[in-house]
Amino acid sequence: MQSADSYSTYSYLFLLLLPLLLLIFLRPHQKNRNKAPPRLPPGPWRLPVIGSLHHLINKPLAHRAMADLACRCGAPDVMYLQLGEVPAVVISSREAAREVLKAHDVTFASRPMGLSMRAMAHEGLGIAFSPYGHRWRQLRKICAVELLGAARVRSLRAAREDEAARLVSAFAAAAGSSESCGEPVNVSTRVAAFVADSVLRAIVGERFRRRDEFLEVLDEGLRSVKPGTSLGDMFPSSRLLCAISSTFRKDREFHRKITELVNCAIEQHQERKAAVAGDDDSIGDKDLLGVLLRIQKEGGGPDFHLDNGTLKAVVLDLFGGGSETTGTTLLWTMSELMRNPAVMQKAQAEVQHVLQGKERVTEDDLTGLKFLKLVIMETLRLHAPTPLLMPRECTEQCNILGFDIPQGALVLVNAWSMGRDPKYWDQAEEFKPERFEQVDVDYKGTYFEYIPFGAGRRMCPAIAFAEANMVLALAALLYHFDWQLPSGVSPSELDMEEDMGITVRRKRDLYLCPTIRVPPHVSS
Ligand code: HEM
Repeated sequence: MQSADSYSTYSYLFLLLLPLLLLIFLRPHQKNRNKAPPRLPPGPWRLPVIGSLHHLINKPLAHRAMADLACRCGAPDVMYLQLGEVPAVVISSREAAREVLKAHDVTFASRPMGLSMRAMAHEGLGIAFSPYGHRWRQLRKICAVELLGAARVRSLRAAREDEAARLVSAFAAAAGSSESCGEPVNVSTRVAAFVADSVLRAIVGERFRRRDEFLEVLDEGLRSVKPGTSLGDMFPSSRLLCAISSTFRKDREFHRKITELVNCAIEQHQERKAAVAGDDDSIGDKDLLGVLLRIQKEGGGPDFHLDNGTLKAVVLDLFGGGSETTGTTLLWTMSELMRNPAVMQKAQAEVQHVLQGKERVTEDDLTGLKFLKLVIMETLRLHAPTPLLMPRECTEQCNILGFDIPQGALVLVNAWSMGRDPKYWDQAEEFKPERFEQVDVDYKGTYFEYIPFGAGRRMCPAIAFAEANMVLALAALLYHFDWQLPSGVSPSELDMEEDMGITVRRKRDLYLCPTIRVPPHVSS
């Protein structure tokens, strides 16, 4: 009896405590259930393991493929993709770009350090790949104040003008007379050589003796290196995939070769300095390597030492970042001008008017070339050389226009699709430089529908440097020559196919027939 009683007492107690027990046991579970799952941005359907990769396979022009996907899956602002193991978001509207690059700038101020980025940066991290923080801030300051600021760009003017004159001579040697149109000339190789010489001269202080090799390595690298697209980038936890990734090996090989050339550039600079000035440091500040070596000697900055690995990585950023972007833009500009003869005529008329019979184009003449600058702006709208900017990383979960962006997500901003979005631009696909006369827009990172140089803390620090080279070269080409397409090619048929590597450049070289309009000055 007693035991039956106690049984019923225990049962009674148990029944009484049951709700409490349930509450205790289920609470953590309940808590998880109450927590709303993250509201990811819309995106295309995903498969197990590979996520969204099947939507991008066989679509090498990622900026176009992503714009198309964003449109098809109803993600006009932010799209979610799962690239293997890596969460990624693609930003395609001005509003979303403003949120990422301005309102939450710090959260998105780092670059993802995937497998290929590590391969490209193995000697040490320069400006472009450094994680956001004290080290990057010190490097950026050096870049903005010492290397690429307006005063420094001005101080490199003589070398630029000399290289522009050589570019003109190279075309003049191959040009036809005013009576007969000459043979088609490879504009791509000559423009690439001009930009490389101008940038390398700014860095080394004189023409780099291994310039041809530099151009070869750069060309080969730009065709084969596609950062962020190796299997190892998409499945970072798989050692096997990382080990067998051929893209990774190519990235590494490219990096090895280009680093060897950087070492050679530093040696050449040191030899020259020793020959010209012995130990006199003042000569150093005439070129970018000299500036960097002086800063290294002075110690770097607060809590920061510019060690050799970092110095080389910075030179590499200038080496690689400087030439390809500028050259690509110049070639797209010439291509668009050939496809739009009325615009070419207007730009040439302005150049002829401003230069008025001079023998040589100098930078004194460039301030008056307002329309020419709009031509370059319009080219950058349609052909941003880095159409997805440079990748950013979301360093803590963040809400963008009502969507949760997971921590660690790769963030790509589609500057190319915004540049062509009819929401922002009338006749968006047309090449009409005049549009910038009517709208108050520039590319300094405040008009988020137009950001070929990026925006926010990590935007390109070299706008002045790039502009100086582009405007000078273009003015010289339009002043000294008339340009025709090879016979049988009409403007609308000009090949404009793109090739994606580190930049989006012309797939095939541009061939044009120059005839001399104003004979260039030949120095005795
Ligand atoms: C038409 C010419 C150029 C274009 C369109 C261009 C575009 C860009 C873009 C889109 C970025 C990434 C911005 C972002 O993440 O928001 C960038 C970064 C960078 N660019 Fe340029 N660039 C050009 C020329 C140059 C030149 C001539 C140099 C050097 C001589 C250069 C050096 C750099 C560096 C060092 C960074 C990394 C900045 C950082 O991460 O803090 N760029 N550029």
